[in-house]
Amino acid sequence: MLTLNQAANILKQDQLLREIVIGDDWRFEVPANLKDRRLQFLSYDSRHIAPDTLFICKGLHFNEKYLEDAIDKGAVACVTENVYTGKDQNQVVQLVVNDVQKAMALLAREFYNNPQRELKVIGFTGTKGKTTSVYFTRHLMNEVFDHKVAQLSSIAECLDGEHFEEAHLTTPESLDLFRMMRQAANNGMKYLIMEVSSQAYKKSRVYGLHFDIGVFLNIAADHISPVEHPSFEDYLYCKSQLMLNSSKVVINRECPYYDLLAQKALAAGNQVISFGSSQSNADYRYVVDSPHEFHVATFSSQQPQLTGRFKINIPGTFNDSNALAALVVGRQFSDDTAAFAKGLEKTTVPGRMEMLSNQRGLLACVDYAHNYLSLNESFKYMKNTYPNGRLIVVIGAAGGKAESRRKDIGEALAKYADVAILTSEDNFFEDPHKIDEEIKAHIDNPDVEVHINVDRAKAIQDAFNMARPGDVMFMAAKGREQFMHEKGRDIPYVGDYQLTQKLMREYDE
Ligand SMILES: CC(=O)N[C@H]1[C@@H](OP(=O)(O)OP(=O)(O)OC[C@H]2O[C@@H](n3ccc(=O)[nH]c3=O)[C@H](O)[C@@H]2O)O[C@H](CO)[C@@H](O)[C@@H]1O[C@H](C)C(=O)N[C@@H](C)C(=O)N[C@H](CCC(=O)O)C(=O)O
Ligand SMILES: Nc1ncnc2c1ncn2[C@@H]1O[C@H](COP(=O)(O)OP(=O)(O)OP(=O)(O)O)[C@@H](O)[C@H]1O
Repeated sequence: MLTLNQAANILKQDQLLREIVIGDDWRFEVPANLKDRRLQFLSYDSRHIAPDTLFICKGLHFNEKYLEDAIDKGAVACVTENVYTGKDQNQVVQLVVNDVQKAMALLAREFYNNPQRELKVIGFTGTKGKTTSVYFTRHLMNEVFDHKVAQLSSIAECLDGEHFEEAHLTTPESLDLFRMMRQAANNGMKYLIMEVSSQAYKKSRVYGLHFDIGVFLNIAADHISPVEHPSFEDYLYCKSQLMLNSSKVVINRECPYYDLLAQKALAAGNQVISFGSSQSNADYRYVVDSPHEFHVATFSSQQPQLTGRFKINIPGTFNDSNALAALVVGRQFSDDTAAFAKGLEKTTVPGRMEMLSNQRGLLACVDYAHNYLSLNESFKYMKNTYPNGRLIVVIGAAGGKAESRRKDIGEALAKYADVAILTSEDNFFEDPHKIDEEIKAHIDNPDVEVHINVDRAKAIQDAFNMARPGDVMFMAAKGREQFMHEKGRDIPYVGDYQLTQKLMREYDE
C-alpha cells in the first residue's frame, strides 16, 4: 500500500515528477485532503484493476481508452508522461512524470515494501547462457540452502522453491518483478537467481534494484533492430549496467570487452571476480577432463578457494563455463563444494541441449541456439563429438527483429551443417519463405544440402525421413516452446522436443 503523498514524494526524490494534475488544477504538492488517500493496488493493465488503483499509463501501444477503462473500474490516480484531458479528467489524480518506466520501478519497489532487502539477489546477463546458468545456480544453491532459492528466467518463474510458472519475458516488467520478489520473500525464500536481459536496462525494468552479485557471461552482436537496440554499442551499454549495480561482479575473463566491464565495476566501487578456461588468467579456471566433466582451480589469494571435479549432464563445452559461473556465485555464500557438485549433476534445462536417441541409432539434439555465438558453439560441439555422421539442422529465424541473425545462421550452417532444413520460427508479421530465402543466400558452401519447408512440424519430419543411423539431427531455436508468434497472436505448436520424442518412438516401431 502507498498513500498518494508517498507516491508523489518517491517520484520527487528521483526528480521524476513534473506536475500533479487534477482537472484544471496544476500543482506540485498533493492537496491536503488527498495526502492520505490510500492506493491499494498498482497496475499497468486496465484489464486488471481493483478499487483505489494507481494506474500506470505506459507502452508503445498505449491508448487513452485504457485509462478511461481503468477509471471506470476504480483507478483513482495515474502515472503518465502525457496529460490526459478527456471526459474523465476530473475523476483522476495525474502524476505526470519524465519517465514512466523509471517511475513504475520506484513505485513498485516501495509498494511491495522493498523485497530486495529480504533476498540476496543474483543477476545473470550475457548474450547466451543466462537461462542455463540460472538453472545451474538454483540447483547447486538448493542443495545447500534447503530449497530457499527463487528463480526468474525466460522459461519459468519459481517463487517458492517448488512450483514453476511459465514466464513471458526474460526479465519481467518492474511492477511484476517487485511483486514476484515480495511473493518469494513471503514464501521464505532467501535467494533470488534471475536473468537480466539488455531490455531490462533499456526499459528500466530493474531500475532502482541493486544486485548482490551480477554475472556477465559473454557478449556478441544480437538483438539489434528497430524494436530492440539501435546498435551493438547500445546493446553492450545496456548489459554493462549490471556491472554498476552489483556489489560483486563475476565476469567471464575471455569475454570481449572484459576490460571495459571490469573498469565500470571498479569505478562504481564494486568487487570484480573473474572466471574462465585454463587458457585464461582468470581468478577461477576450469579444465575440461571429458565431454561431461571438468575440474576447477583457484588462482587468486583474494578469493575463496574453489577446487574440485564436477560433472554436468548438459552437453556442450560452453556449459562447463556456465557451470563454473554458477559455482563461483555459490562459493560466495558457502564452501560446500560437494553439495554444489550434486546440484550441478542434477541440472537439466528444458529445451537446452536435450539429447534424444532411439534403438535404431537415430540421434537428435533439441536446443535453443538461434544466433551466431550459440550456433557456432553448439554445432562445433556436435561435429567434434559425432564426427562420423551428418549434421542435419532444422532452423528458422524470427521475423521483425534481430535481422542480423539471418546472415549469422546462414554462415554457421555453411561452416558446420551437412543438411539444412530451413523452416519457420516466430514469424511475427513476416513471410517465413522470405526469411528462409535470406538465410539460404548466406549459405555459401555448395556442399550443404539446403531444403525449405515453412511448416515446422513437417520440417522436423523431413529430418527424420532423411536421417540414417549415426547422423545427428539438430532442432534449433524453439526448445520446448509450444507456441509460435504469428501475426500478433500466439499459435499453438506441438514443440520441437515433444515432436522429436514422439518421432523417435515411432521410428523404433
Ligand atoms: C519493448 C518492451 O519492453 N515491450 C514490453 C512492454 O511493452 P509496452 O510497454 O510497449 O506495452 P505495449 O505492449 O505497447 O502495451 C501498452 C500498455 O497498454 C496496456 N493495456 C493493453 C490493453 C488493454 O486493454 N489495456 C491496457 O491497459 C498494457 O498492459 C501495456 O502496459 O511491456 C509489455 C508488458 O506490459 C511487454 O509484453 C512488452 O514486451 C515485448 C512484447 C517483448 O517481447 N519485448 C522483447 C524485445 C524483450 O523485452 N525481450 C527481452 C529478452 C531479450 C533477450 O533475449 O536478451 C526480455 O527481457 O524478455
Ligand atoms: N556460454 C555460452 N556460450 C555460447 N553459447 C551458449 C552458452 N550457453 C548456452 N549456449 C547456447 O545458447 C542456447 C541458449 O542458452 P540459454 O537459454 O541458456 O541462453 P540465454 O542467454 O538465456 O538465451 P536467450 O537470451 O535466447 O533466452 C543454448 O541452447 C546453447 O546452444
